[in-house]
Amino acid sequence: MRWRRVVLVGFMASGKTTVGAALARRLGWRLIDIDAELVAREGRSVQEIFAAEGEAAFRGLEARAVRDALDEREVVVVPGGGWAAAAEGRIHALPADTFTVWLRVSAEAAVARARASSVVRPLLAGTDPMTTASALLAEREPFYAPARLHLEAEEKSPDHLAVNIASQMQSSLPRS
Ligand SMILES: Nc1ncnc2c1ncn2[C@@H]1O[C@H](COP(=O)(O)OP(=O)(O)OP(=O)(O)O)[C@@H](O)[C@H]1O
Ligand SMILES: O=C(O)C1=C[C@@H](O)[C@@H](O)[C@H](O)C1
Ligand SMILES: [Mg+2]
Repeated sequence: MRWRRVVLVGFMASGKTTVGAALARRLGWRLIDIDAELVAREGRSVQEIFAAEGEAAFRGLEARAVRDALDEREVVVVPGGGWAAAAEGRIHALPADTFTVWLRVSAEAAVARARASSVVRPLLAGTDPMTTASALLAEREPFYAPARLHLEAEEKSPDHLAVNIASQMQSSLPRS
């Protein structure tokens, strides 16, 4: 396998953290979940960082943590859902030996999953999460689209998605 790392992108609650963990187990690679990394570095939750510092500051911390993660090999890197869309060309700028995956979900599924999960997503915490999610998803999709592999992530289990990703990695090579 010539791929050195994987980056999973997709909307909030598309399953990046869950699928990333399953994929890391399958590959025997390390998971670097950037939200978890920021919580560990900052000693407070994503919600608290957003509340105290604002979104722009959060994006700065996030960008730095992703840059650090990209120095590693044999890692599954899971940025938060906003990383790919926070600046132009983020996926294009990744090292060529990075396998990129977009986990696709509808706004409806994202909101339902976010509602059912215990993690607070500050951008969906308002009074009308469905309207917010629809607008944000439409805005972000063009940023996720340069990912090499697009997977529908609503119907299949995290393990099934991880098997699919690992198999596509086995059967392809980075451009040299
Ligand atoms: N393929 C799946 N099928 C059903 N439920 C899933 C699937 N993937 C993830 N989930 C569930 O959806 C919720 C959100 O998943 P997860 O936290 O992995 O999303 P995320 O993309 O990392 O979100 P964020 O960008 O906000 O960190 C969790 O409760 C998880 O168990
Ligand atoms: O999509 C987003 O903008 C976010 C996703 C989460 O992973 C967190 O990084 C935070 O809630 C913001
Ligand atoms: Mg996550």
